[in-house]
Amino acid sequence: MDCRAHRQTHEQTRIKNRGCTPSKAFLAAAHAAGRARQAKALGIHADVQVDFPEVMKRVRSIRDSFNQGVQKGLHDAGVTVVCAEASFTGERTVTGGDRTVQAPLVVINTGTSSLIPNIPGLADTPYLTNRNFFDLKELPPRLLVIGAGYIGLELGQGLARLGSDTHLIVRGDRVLNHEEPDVSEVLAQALQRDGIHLHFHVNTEKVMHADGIFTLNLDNGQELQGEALLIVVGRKPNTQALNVAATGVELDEKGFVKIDQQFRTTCEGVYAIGDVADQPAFTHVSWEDYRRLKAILCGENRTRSDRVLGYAVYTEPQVGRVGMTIESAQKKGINARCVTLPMAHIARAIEWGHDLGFYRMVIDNDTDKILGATLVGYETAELVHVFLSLMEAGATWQLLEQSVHIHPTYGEALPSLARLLVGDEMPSCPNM
Ligand SMILES: Cc1cc2nc3c(=O)[nH]c(=O)nc-3n(C[C@H](O)[C@H](O)[C@H](O)COP(=O)(O)OP(=O)(O)OC[C@H]3O[C@@H](n4cnc5c(N)ncnc54)[C@H](O)[C@@H]3O)c2cc1C
Ligand SMILES: NC(=O)c1ccc[n+]([C@@H]2O[C@H](COP(=O)([O-])OP(=O)(O)OC[C@H]3O[C@@H](n4cnc5c(N)ncnc54)[C@H](O)[C@@H]3O)[C@@H](O)[C@H]2O)c1
Repeated sequence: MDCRAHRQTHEQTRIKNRGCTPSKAFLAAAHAAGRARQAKALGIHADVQVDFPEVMKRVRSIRDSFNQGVQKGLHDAGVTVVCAEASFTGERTVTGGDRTVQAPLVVINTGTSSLIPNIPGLADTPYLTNRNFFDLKELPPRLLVIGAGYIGLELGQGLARLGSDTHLIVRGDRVLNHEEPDVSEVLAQALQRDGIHLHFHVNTEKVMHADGIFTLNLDNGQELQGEALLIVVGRKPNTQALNVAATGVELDEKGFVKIDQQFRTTCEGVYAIGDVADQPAFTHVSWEDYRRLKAILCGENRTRSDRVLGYAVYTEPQVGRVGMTIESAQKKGINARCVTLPMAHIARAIEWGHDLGFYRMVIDNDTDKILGATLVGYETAELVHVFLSLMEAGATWQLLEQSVHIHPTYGEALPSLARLLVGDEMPSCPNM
């Protein structure tokens, strides 16, 4: 039996997806509104009317149709789905609701949930997380967001583009602090263009909620108010309810399930995959963990590390990332260097009026192999796959340098980026 699919669908029959699918359907509407407004730079003046209930109805209907598709697939495959919170009650023995199952093979794949900061007053308020965000029926006129990582930026920019007056509370000195500093700078500029207020170097000291209004007291003396408060300060593993000690599974100091290179936990026959095992927290990683574990269990010699992983942030502009940054490569002692091509040197970007962003590639000077890429710009979540495939194939940067890409495209800028390594000048548009 496919244990992973069994568990995941059991939850989905009871609750809804709260991550990629609804957020990306939601952002489709938000970015349509944002692009329509930004078209004024092209001489197009659109009067944008947002029907928020209709936007969210569509989001929920896409989410429901995805859920139904998964449920049908499991039903057709003869999988029994148990809708209950599961916990271990013995070695490789799981109890959920009124069912107890003992199996030679158990896969833990329980993901993460929102981390809730310990801010006085917060716990008693109807704040939003990704759990209830997609159930919103009305557009909050004012939105307060605590946390400026992946979720804060995507959902914060999304609601701002749909019309909420949005404040982003940033603890440190930059948004998206897991990325390179110039990525953060571009994103901050983009968010400000959308009218988002960024508050850097601040902490929230107190939260109050009265008459439908949240009031935040910041440690710089400022007070902010809004009809909605979104808490997005990171994730914690869903291991509290699991009682993994009953099966001899160890957790790390943050509560994630400890695994080895083959997804084995500390209990024989029990494996863990996805976010709960502290794998990079992305859906494609969780799915690939599952495929990989299946291959390992069928006797293939695979590990959880022998793969190139990419990801994207679906703000506008997007961030498409794969492999190492120059900093991470140098920290590993690799003789690495990087080249960067700003948007202003890309003909397609000028034609389309996209001025924010850059393309960057990191290479190994000793082997000429491509080590990583950071692409910030229009739909770079798509374009970054060029690097992903080159890296998966173990290609050198010269292969990209010699490639002839179609003019005028964003893709055409990738060989131009590689040609910076042979001393070519920055392309001066429009003659790339
Ligand atoms: C708002 C948001 C947007 C995101 N956008 C993207 C994106 O665009 N692209 C991307 O790649 N990733 C995205 N992610 C991350 C992605 O959703 C996760 O990395 C991915 O879902 C992890 O998959 P998983 O299988 O490990 O766990 P999950 O998808 O979290 O599934 C775990 C399931 O186990 C259930 N569960 C937990 N405990 C128990 C228990 N004791 N018994 C039974 N069931 C239990 C949970 O309820 C849940 O249904 C996003 C996340 C969020 C929150
Ligand atoms: N496009 C995607 O693939 C996508 C989208 C959303 C989420 N995700 C996944 O979900 C994970 C979780 O996302 P996230 O945004 O919750 O976490 P995150 O770690 O990306 O961001 C959390 C941010 O909150 C800040 N923070 C922490 N405590 C704070 C506090 N008390 N006050 C103010 N700020 C505080 C952190 O410094 C950080 O910048 C991501 O790591 C990512 O892997 C992926």
